[in-house]
Amino acid sequence: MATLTAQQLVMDVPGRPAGRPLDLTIEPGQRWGILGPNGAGKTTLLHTLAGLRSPRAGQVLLDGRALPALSHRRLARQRAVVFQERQDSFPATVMETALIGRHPYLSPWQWEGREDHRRALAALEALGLTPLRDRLVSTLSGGERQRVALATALTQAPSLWLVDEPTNHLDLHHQVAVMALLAEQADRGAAVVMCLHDLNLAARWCDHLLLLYPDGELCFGPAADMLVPSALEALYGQRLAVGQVDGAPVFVPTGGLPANKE
Ligand SMILES: Nc1ncnc2c1ncn2[C@@H]1O[C@H](COP(=O)(O)OP(=O)(O)OP(=O)(O)O)[C@@H](O)[C@H]1O
Repeated sequence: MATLTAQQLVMDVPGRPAGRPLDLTIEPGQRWGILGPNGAGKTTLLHTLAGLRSPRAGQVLLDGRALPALSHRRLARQRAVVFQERQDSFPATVMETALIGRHPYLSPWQWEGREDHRRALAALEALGLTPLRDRLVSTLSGGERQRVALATALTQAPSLWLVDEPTNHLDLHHQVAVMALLAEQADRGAAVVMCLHDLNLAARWCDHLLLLYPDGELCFGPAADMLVPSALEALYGQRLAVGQVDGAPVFVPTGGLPANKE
């Protein structure tokens, strides 16, 4: 279990004045979505929450302790970060890559054991990657690589998931499968935070949302309170038609500008 807290946090977006300080607690079992237009700072916020970027002010705490005070090993076990872009710096198979998720649990020079392999294989199976286990990652398609990154995080068994656009490159079937997998992780007690561009996935799969505006303004809360069409239209500068499918709101962009821009 992990609780992530942002205290008076001001992220450092280069060349931009400081936005409103963020005071936020992400509890075990919650599924948070970060929404906003391109360049609003979603990735910067996610990386700041992960401890990969220093904030301009304030701090981030994991279970009450400031991130810089935690050991690298503890952080590497507890929190997984799935990046939007990735580079393969050395040739590795899908299985070898998934096993990297076990490295925080091994001592230096220790080989992965039977249990590590079992976990990696289970993660590959969960992401539909078993047939690709011996392929070099560099030969995979964009969607396959995205699933390998998620499988590596799953192998890590983190209590905190920080995922940048989890459905990037994925077809509709795999989008739903990945969102269901993240929801299952939350049901098991993990805290999940994801940057999303797809409002409909956010509406269906997130229980909390943070809306990030390009000027650094933000608002957050339970998803039902945030999915207000006028607020979302202002966020994206885009007129939206709203419907309802299976009890979840559905947003469709229409041609027009939002009402406040006409
Ligand atoms: N190293 C950097 N140097 C200069 N500007 C940067 C740097 N990193 C990020 N930025 C700028 O900070 C702003 C926020 O970037 P960020 O990647 O957090 O946005 P985002 O909301 O995740 O965008 P997208 O939806 O396009 O992924 C952008 O305007 C970006 O160009």
